[in-house]
Order: sequence, then C-alpha cells, then structure tokens
Amino acid sequence: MLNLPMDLRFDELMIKTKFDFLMQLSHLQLLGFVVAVLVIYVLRSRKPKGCLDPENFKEFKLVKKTQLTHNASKFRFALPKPTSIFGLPVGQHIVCRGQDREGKEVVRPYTPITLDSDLGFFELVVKMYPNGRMSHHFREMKEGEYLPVKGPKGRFKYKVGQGRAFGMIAGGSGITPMFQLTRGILENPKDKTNMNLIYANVTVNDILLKSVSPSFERMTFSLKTNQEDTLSAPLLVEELDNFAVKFPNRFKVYYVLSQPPETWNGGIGHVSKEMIQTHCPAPASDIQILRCGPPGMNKAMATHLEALGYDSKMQFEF
Ligand SMILES: Cc1cc2nc3c(=O)[nH]c(=O)nc-3n(C[C@H](O)[C@H](O)[C@H](O)COP(=O)(O)OP(=O)(O)OC[C@H]3O[C@@H](n4cnc5c(N)ncnc54)[C@H](O)[C@@H]3O)c2cc1C
Repeated sequence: MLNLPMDLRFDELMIKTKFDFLMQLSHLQLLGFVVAVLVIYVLRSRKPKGCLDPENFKEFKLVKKTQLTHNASKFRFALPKPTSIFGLPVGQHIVCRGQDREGKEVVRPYTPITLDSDLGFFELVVKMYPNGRMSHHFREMKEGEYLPVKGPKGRFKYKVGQGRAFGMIAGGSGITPMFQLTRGILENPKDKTNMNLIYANVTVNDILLKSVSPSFERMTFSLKTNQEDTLSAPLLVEELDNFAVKFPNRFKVYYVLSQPPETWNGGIGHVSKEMIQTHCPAPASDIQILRCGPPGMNKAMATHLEALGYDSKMQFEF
C-alpha cells in the first residue's frame, strides 16, 4: 500500500502516485518495467512490414482491370488488408508469374505505378503484345483471379538527395519505372530532385499515363509540398501532364512520336542526340540519365549518351 499525504491536489497526487509506484518496485520489477517500455518503443518505431517476399511467390487478387489504350490495361491488385503496405522501395520492381498460350509457365518483371503510400492495393500498367507470352496471361486475366508475385527486385537503389537531377528516356511501357520514381520524388517534401523526361511512342494513342480521360477512375493522394510547389488541388496519380503543370520547375516532359498526328508540337521520329542535349541535364557528376524501353531503343540511347559525354556512372538502364 502507498502512504499518500491528504493535502495534495489531484494532479499532484497522480504524479506522486506514479513516482511512489516506481520507488516501491523491486530492482527486478523495475528492470521488467524498463524492458516493457523499450519493447513498446521499438515495436512502435519499427517500419510496417510489407506484403512481398523476395524468394517466394505470394498471390494477390485482381480487383479491377481498366483498359487504358488499344493494347494496354491497368490492373489493381488487393493487398491482404485495406491498411496493408506493399513494401516496394521506389525504383524497384516485382516479378510476376503466369501461363502462356500453351499453358507453359512464364515469369516477367513489372514496375508498379503505385507507392507504399497507397495502402491496401498496388497497380500495374501492362502493355500487351500480340505474340507476347506473359501478355497472353494478362489479356486473359479476369477480376477475382490471383497473380503470383515476388520481390522487391532491382539494381536501382534510390536515396533522397543522391543527385541534383535525373534525365529520363522512356519508350512505351518503359514509362512505368520513370512514373513510379517521379511520384516518389514529388510526393516527398524533403526531396528536391529535378526530372526531365523524354517519352517516346509510335502514335499519340500509345502514350501511357499522359492524362486521365473522363471515363477513367480518378484517384487522388494528398501531398505535402514545399512553398515553391504549392498544390491547389490533390495530384492525380495517373497524369504525367499534371506533374508538369503542378511542378513546372521540377518536372518537364517532352513527348516524341514516330508517327505523329497532323498537328503535333512534340518531337518527331526516334529520340535523337539533339533531343537529349536539349531536354536532359548536361553531363555532370550529380546527374543521372535513366533509360527504359525496347532493346533496340535502349541500345541506341546508350550510343547517343556515350557520344554526348555521359560516362557509365551517369547512366542507368532499368
Ligand atoms: C525492370 C522491368 C520492368 C518492367 N515493367 C513493365 C511494366 O510495368 N509494364 C509493362 O507492360 N512491361 C514492363 N516490362 C516489360 C515486361 O517485363 C515484358 O517484357 C513485357 O510485358 C513483354 O512480355 P511478354 O512475355 O508478353 O513478351 P515476350 O513473349 O517476351 O516477347 C514477345 C514479343 O513481344 C515484343 N516485345 C516484348 N517485350 C517488348 C518490349 N518491352 N518492347 C517492345 N516489344 C517487346 C517483341 O516483339 C517480342 O518478340 C518491364 C521490364 C523490365 C526489365
């Protein structure tokens, strides 16, 4: 029993009671109390565990399939709980398993366009090729079915402030790692990295994630920004153009089409050395040019970048 003086106010009494309580514990009890407090502190400060396993495939349910273009769709997969975190670091990808037309197993890498700030789900944008093996699996996949996924995977490790700027050269579905990284950077108020994207496609209808048509679901996420980039409205996740409008000093996009429409004010043809010179940061030790596209384009870009004086440390191919 504690001996408490009767002339104390209630708040004083509470403090004294707690203090006396600690004083009256044995050394062993005190040690137990300190350990319990430490365990609670460590558990609370630990990063929440993601849903991915780098070694074993885990299955995720397809909850929504949305057609974006004539050959690309967006797939939303549910995580186990609405509050679950996927656990994919910015710049990394996952590996998906499916079956080709002949029923043979096929495994391919994909980069989600969502981040760990999107709780309870992740999304893929997939371009499907007529004879593509995994393309067949995604084309056939129905809502309610499960996709085996493992990860995170990838050589690209992003750290806030690792450089001043990124130049990004993407072709077709190669936009997904650029989009994910751009979102990760713009969503982090501590990150001041600038980005210049060159995005190449065949026709205007092949451009992915450019802007949201009224029929597409509008998904928003809240964004804390610095003063320079004050947002008047929530950012729409699926708009490259919106990034450019909301962050004009941080993100610029230059579209290139090999078969442009009659009126077109972007680039025409293939991505050239001159386009890179005009639209990407000049060679420097604090910049990097990232590229992701079909093999032929990646090879051509590597040749251009070398000719322009970008050394191997200034280049990265996803
Ligand atoms: C790190 C990484 C991340 C990726 N993320 C995505 C993503 O988010 N979304 C996405 O759609 N794809 C992504 N890809 C590409 C994806 O992994 C597959 O290569 C693509 O889906 C085609 O697979 P497939 O089995 O259908 O085609 P395959 O059976 O492998 O190929 C069949 C034919 O399709 C054509 N083809 C295949 N791949 C390409 C290509 N990339 N460009 C042009 N033609 C091609 C070729 O003509 C080829 O002969 C990523 C690739 C990598 C390396």
